[in-house]
Amino acid sequence: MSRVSGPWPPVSVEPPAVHPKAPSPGTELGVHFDECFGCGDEVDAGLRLRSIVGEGHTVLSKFTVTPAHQGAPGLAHGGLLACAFDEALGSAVGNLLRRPAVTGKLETDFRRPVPVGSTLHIETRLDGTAGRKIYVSADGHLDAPDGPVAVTARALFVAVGFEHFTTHGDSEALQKLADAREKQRRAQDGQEWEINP
Ligand SMILES: CCCCCCCC/C=C\CCCCCCCC(=O)SCCNC(=O)CCNC(=O)[C@H](O)C(C)(C)COP(=O)(O)OP(=O)(O)OC[C@H]1O[C@@H](n2cnc3c(N)ncnc32)[C@H](O)[C@@H]1OP(=O)(O)O
Repeated sequence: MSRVSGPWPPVSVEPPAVHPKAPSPGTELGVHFDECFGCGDEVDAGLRLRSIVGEGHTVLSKFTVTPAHQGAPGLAHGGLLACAFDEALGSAVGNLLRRPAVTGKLETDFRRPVPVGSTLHIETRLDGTAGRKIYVSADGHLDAPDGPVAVTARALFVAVGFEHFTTHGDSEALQKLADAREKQRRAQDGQEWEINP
């Protein structure tokens, strides 16, 4: 079987419509949900991926492999590496396009082993959109932003309505999350208190 996948994106696309309020290059992107396995602080064995916005519609993410992430002794599990890419790619879609979307397809190429203790530097690009389909790809460099490429990924995210999460997920927890975000947004805007709550 050939290592080379088909053309990317696989269909003709429009340039990504980056949201006018998307965070600017250099902005640190916070945890989107404390209990998220990819970025949350409340998941003991989670990946705790951290991201900042890069230049030219990119997101730069970092993830350090711990013993909790092993497959073979001393080496990262491939499925966990795929998870790190899902998070990094999803963060680029969510933060730059500000459109709710879910992963439809995720393809990973594992090119070099990733040892425990190493840090993967993931650079994600928005490649384009076709209707609800959002194409993104990423390279994961070992131990430095310009280190050897250990893993690459390509994904299709599909834009969904917010009801995707309320219908299929935990709507009460979502409401709490939305309230906390709104409070944070108001605090950032200097309007901590509602006049008419
Ligand atoms: C207001 C926002 C503000 C944001 C602020 C920033 C906050 C931070 C943001 C974010 C950080 C997030 C980081 C998290 C990252 C992790 C993400 C995940 O892991 S998501 C969980 C795993 N994924 C699922 O659970 C999906 C399960 N699948 C589904 O629900 C459906 O299959 C879905 C929605 C993907 C599609 O279903 P349909 O019925 O809505 O639509 P149909 O018509 O089937 O597909 C639409 C188009 O996409 C193509 N498509 C769909 N799946 C495909 C596939 N696997 N391969 C190829 N094409 C596919 C179809 O062929 C169709 O294309 P044609 O429009 O006809 O050209």
